[in-house]
Amino acid sequence: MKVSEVVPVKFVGGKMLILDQSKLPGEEKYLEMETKEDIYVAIKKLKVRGAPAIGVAAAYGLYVSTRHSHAKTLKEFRPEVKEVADYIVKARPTAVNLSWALSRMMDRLDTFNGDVSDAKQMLLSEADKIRVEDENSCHKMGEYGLTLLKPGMGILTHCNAGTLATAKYGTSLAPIYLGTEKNYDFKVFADETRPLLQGARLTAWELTKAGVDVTLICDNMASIVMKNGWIDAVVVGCDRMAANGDGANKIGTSAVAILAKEYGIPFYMFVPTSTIDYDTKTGDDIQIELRDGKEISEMWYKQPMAPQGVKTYNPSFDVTPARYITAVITENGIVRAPYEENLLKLKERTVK
Ligand SMILES: CSC[C@H]1O[C@H](OP(=O)(O)O)[C@H](O)[C@@H]1O
Repeated sequence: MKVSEVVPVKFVGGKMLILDQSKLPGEEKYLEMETKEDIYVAIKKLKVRGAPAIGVAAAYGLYVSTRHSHAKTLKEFRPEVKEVADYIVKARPTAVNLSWALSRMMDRLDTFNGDVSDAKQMLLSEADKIRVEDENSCHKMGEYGLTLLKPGMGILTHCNAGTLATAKYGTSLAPIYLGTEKNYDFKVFADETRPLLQGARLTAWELTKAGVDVTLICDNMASIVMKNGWIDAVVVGCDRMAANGDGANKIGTSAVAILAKEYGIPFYMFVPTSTIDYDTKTGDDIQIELRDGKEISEMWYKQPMAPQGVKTYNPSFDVTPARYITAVITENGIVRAPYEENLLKLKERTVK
């Protein structure tokens, strides 16, 4: 199965299915989502992860969790759906797509006229729209991103912003897929991305399946591969971009950005417009998810790799200040500094 057909969320035969990414690369298994608890746990435990994919999953999840409601009127149905949305949104705080997708679904329901069964159908079609729009925006980001890359380039990635993090194609991996279709022969170096190893388990898996030349490295090797001259560009995703261009992404991204600046290597952040949060002024205002320290001290190794009960600190994201970002690639074009001004121009240009 080509990786581009391995999508993280799908709705087929009346069922919502997610690819359980916590089991990759060892097992490719789809799980059916039926209740709000199923969705919450799947997002919380990163069975489905990546900002856009989380938004798509939340949208379909809102539909499947409420489609069996016995509400007779919209007046009864709306609060039931709101209660589910308010529950699912608490699964993870940093990726703005989760609240963005749920707010969009609720806005459609609040202004909807019709009977309850029509409203349920509308929720499903809105979730389909969110998925298709994300797939199209990823492809456009791939096209814009490819204008910044050249055949044979060495590219460093951090975490996973590929097909598995979106409806399809990915954000920062999209230009790698589109370039590979044109025989660009990229040499990708994928940071393993501790502690949950999205780079090792997901990016290396996706790119290998797509026939891309990928070398897996530990996060602490990013400097030496840059020093060796093997990296011509860094491409990363984003979970929430503040109005000033500060971007929150997987923990360790800011360190890679600082290294890239030091080595004079362009650092490209791929940001769907659904991930730009104009209501958050700077990166300092972005809530960083703190996760269970056992992800650091007890996962992955067959033997104890840390003293039992050792104190841990496990922020799941960090913020890259705008000054370290060479360009922001969106589905509506490439944005460069000054970001506050140019992100606003992007918004004005693309408000539907
Ligand atoms: C295209 S957004 C991908 C983004 O999400 C990842 O975080 P997580 O795996 O915890 O959901 C990481 O920050 C990626 O860059």
